[in-house]
Amino acid sequence: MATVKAAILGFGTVGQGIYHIVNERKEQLAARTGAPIEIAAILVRNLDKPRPDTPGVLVTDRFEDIFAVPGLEVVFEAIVGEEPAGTYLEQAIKAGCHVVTANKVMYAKAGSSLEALARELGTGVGYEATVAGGVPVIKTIENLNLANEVTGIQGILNGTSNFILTKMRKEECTFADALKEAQELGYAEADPTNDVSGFDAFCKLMILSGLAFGEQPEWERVPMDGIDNLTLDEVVDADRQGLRYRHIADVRRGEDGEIQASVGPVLIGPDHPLYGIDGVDNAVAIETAYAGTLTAIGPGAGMYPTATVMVEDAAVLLLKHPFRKLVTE
Ligand SMILES: NC(=O)C1=CN([C@@H]2O[C@H](COP(=O)(O)OP(=O)(O)OC[C@H]3O[C@@H](n4cnc5c(N)ncnc54)[C@H](OP(=O)(O)O)[C@@H]3O)[C@@H](O)[C@H]2O)C=CC1
Ligand SMILES: N[C@@H](CC=O)C(=O)O
Repeated sequence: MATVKAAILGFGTVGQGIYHIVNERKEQLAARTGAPIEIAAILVRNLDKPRPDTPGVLVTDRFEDIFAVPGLEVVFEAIVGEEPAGTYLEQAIKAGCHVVTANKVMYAKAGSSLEALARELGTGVGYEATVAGGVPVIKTIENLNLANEVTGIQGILNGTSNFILTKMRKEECTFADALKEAQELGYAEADPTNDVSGFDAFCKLMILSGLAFGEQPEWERVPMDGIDNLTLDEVVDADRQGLRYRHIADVRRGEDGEIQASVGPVLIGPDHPLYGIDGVDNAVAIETAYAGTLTAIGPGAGMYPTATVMVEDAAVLLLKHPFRKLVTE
């Protein structure tokens, strides 16, 4: 049977989720897109790490091996950091592949050039998973900007920070214990600095700004703070007064036409729309010209919520672009 050949770059929390969903949903994907997707190759950094079995799949630590797969059509990217991820995706697009990524640190910087390259070469880029995990905020904003207009976005964009703040408030758990649990659950990055310093939410906000307003503010001018300076006493005291700390990212075009953005913890009361968002959930409130404020809420991190939107992205790209490389064995 003819199949769409795909590769996964990175086989940690997200990469493994993609592998499971593509296999568990093989028939459904084939029925919807016209051909089954087959994971043909997986790129990792350390071949000696114990991993789940992936029978018949090439597992390699050499990026060149990925392109040796005949008829490779989709590259899922779930590795960490700006490079080599950006270069890998550029090469994948140049090789005629659709690319789907969850890597917001890379995409906040390289997204617009990757999209331009893909447009020029007739392939597609999917990046729903770069912002708010399983919450379909990218598709929503893309659609809204066709006829409506997004005027502002405010949200909780880091699942780990929200999870930690919730555990501190509800269980009087220490920051360190809550972070450890977020790592065990696959929410936090392997190096959680970006989660707790605010940089992860910042990168997501920059991606949203580019999508909603066609530009990002100058990065150095955006005030950015994380939850790493909040103490357990501050969180618990606030709760006793009926207030909650939320890590909030906000972007909008100011009256002077400039993009205004900020990222940091904010103390809010029960009348604030983000007051009730607990645990690993993210919430994105999108202010629009014609439909008021639309708020999407759901899991902002984790294996399956993230992987499922990546597989959806791939299916959408395969539907949009006629199959060019179906491989029959
Ligand atoms: N976890 C989550 O909930 C979410 C994560 N993301 C993003 O998805 C990406 C993956 O996250 P996650 O799965 O949690 O991360 P993990 O740390 O669990 O996995 C990362 C994987 O990438 C591999 N890797 C890292 N660097 C390289 C490299 N240079 N070459 C080849 N392989 C490499 C690692 O290999 P090895 O195993 O050999 O070390 C590992 O398999 C990140 O960009 C993250 O920000 C986005 C949304 C949610
Ligand atoms: N570490 C991130 C994962 C998803 O982007 C988070 O906690 O939000």
